[in-house]
Amino acid sequence: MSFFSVEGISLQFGGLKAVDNVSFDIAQGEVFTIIGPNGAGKTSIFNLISRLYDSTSGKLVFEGQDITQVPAHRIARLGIARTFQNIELFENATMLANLLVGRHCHTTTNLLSEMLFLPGVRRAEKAHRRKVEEVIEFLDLQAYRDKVIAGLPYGVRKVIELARALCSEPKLILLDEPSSGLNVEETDDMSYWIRDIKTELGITVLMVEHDMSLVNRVSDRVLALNYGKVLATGTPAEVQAHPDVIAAYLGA
Ligand SMILES: Nc1ncnc2c1ncn2[C@@H]1O[C@H](COP(=O)(O)OP(=O)(O)OP(=O)(O)O)[C@@H](O)[C@H]1O
Repeated sequence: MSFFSVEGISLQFGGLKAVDNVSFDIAQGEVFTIIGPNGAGKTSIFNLISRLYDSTSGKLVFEGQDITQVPAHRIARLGIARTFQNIELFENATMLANLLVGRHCHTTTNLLSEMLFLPGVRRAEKAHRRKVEEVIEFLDLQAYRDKVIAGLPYGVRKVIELARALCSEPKLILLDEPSSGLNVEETDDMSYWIRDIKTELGITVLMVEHDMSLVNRVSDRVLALNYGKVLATGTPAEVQAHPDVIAAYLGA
């Protein structure tokens, strides 16, 4: 059984096939990266996996479970988290509040017990706080705990979004262009975080990325996409040497 498999998924917007019969498998513990020119369908694949979109056809299987019809709000509970190309945080809340939102999928208490602040609620809150503090330490975010997101630099907000995804304790994390908007030094830091997520936390990473130096540094395997179709899958070197990939990037 593979850890995660995408079996012939397609997505159509009117007459446009944004994703066209795409298949791939991801092994547990690898960093798997989707590359491709603008408009190739990369984000659409992420939106299909996180169930923001329904596929026109095909199947998604996560740890042996068919998740093709699982509603978006249950995906995080299964152990799949994601970040967005354009950071999506609560701008007027503190980092800590944003990270606690990342624990939402683990909330098992009900409204009444929360209103009465029963012992179970207090225990759960402590456990959430402990997990959040672990992530803060892991990503070295201590300085920003009580800072409001809106006042923080873009590069820091990008790491906080990663932190929020980690707070849900995912088995699979989807990173949509983790380097976009970052400078060279911040991109270097991001590559270390991604490697640590894999090696220290044992979390499988599925990533969309344009920066080929980051792709080469962190990816075990790469899939190249163009016009919604798979051009090649393999090691970063194999994929970049593939004639169809070279042609797609040169616009031939
Ligand atoms: N909501 C939508 N409605 C109609 N067309 C869409 C929609 N979202 C994406 N598309 C189209 O689907 C195709 C794939 O888009 P997608 O955003 O998945 O590509 P991408 O590879 O992520 O691009 P980029 O690298 O620019 O982010 C594009 O032609 C895009 O214009």
